[in-house]
Amino acid sequence: MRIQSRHYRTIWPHADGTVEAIDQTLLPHRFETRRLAALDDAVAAIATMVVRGAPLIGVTGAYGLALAAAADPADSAIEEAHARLAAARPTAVNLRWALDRLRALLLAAPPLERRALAFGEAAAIADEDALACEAIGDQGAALICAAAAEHPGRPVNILTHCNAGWLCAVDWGTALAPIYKAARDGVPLHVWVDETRPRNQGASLTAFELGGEGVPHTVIADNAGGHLMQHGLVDLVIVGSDRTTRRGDVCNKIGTYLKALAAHDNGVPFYVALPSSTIDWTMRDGVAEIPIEERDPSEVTHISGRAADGATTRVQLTPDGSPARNWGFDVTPARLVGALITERGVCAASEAGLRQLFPDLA
Ligand SMILES: CSC[C@H]1O[C@H](OP(=O)(O)O)[C@H](O)[C@@H]1O
Repeated sequence: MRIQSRHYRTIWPHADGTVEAIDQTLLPHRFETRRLAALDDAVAAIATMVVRGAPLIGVTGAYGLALAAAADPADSAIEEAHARLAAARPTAVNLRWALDRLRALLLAAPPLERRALAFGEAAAIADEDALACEAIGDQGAALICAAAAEHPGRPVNILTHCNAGWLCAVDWGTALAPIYKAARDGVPLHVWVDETRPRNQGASLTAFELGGEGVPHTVIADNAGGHLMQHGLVDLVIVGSDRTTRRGDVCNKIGTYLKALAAHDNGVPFYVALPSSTIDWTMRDGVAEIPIEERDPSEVTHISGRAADGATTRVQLTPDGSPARNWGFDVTPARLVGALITERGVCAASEAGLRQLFPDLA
């Protein structure tokens, strides 16, 4: 997608064997990139959320394993790198999915061929992700067009949570891809952007993306969505997913479940957009089975932003000594999900719905 008229992906390899990625911890106030030259760099980039979003951490994990294989192609080094990368963030299944795919390929090949194979496969995963997200955009844009037809004469109001735009993937994104496609097709729309405490991916990243693409949007406090729905100001909700179980339970950024409850209570369609790499076919009950990442409490007790002098400043919100907890994700049960938007089509959030679209993967 575009930044100052130039097309960027979120991550790309260089001929010198390093990988470059947009540093998302600095957005929206500074656009900088970071070089990943070794396994340690990739692990740190994922853990500290320099790169984030389920599809993107999968691709970064794949490049991380490639960097490890370049340094040492032995089986033991690949296994160790796989374990370290997989542990960097536990909830989004794309990370393990990509790592498992690469490990299987590499361990079946002679060590001398592993470096080239690994970079090739990581690039293939990146390209597949960009294509899948663009297809999600086409599938989901049809839903937005349908909503526009129901409300002629005014923009379609869409609420989204966190950042499931092109920054969460390689390009296009998941939940925002249908919005970009519909906007480019001339559908009048407006996006309510949940700020998404505690890391504020909505206020910082989604607003940055939508502004860059010229999509009308308004940032709202996380707790405003229910109020807006009660007053008819939300036509549909689209969010992303970090792991979707085979029966359609959806794990996404903390706070998503509350939006789904409010949407259900107000008859607002609640859609989840995801590539098939986000489906965990081994799990059924998301609440019982999905590991929920708990991050450092300082992300709750402190907040960063741009001060009047332009410098990035971090301030404390809570009283000294108040304990805090920081769960990163929650699970929305399938019964609250109106439909899943995937690269192969839109389906019910159910095992039957997913199996029908993905008989080869189920
Ligand atoms: C499709 S993943 C986008 C997704 O990423 C978020 O998590 P994080 O910023 O912590 O990586 C969140 O769950 C979003 O919906």
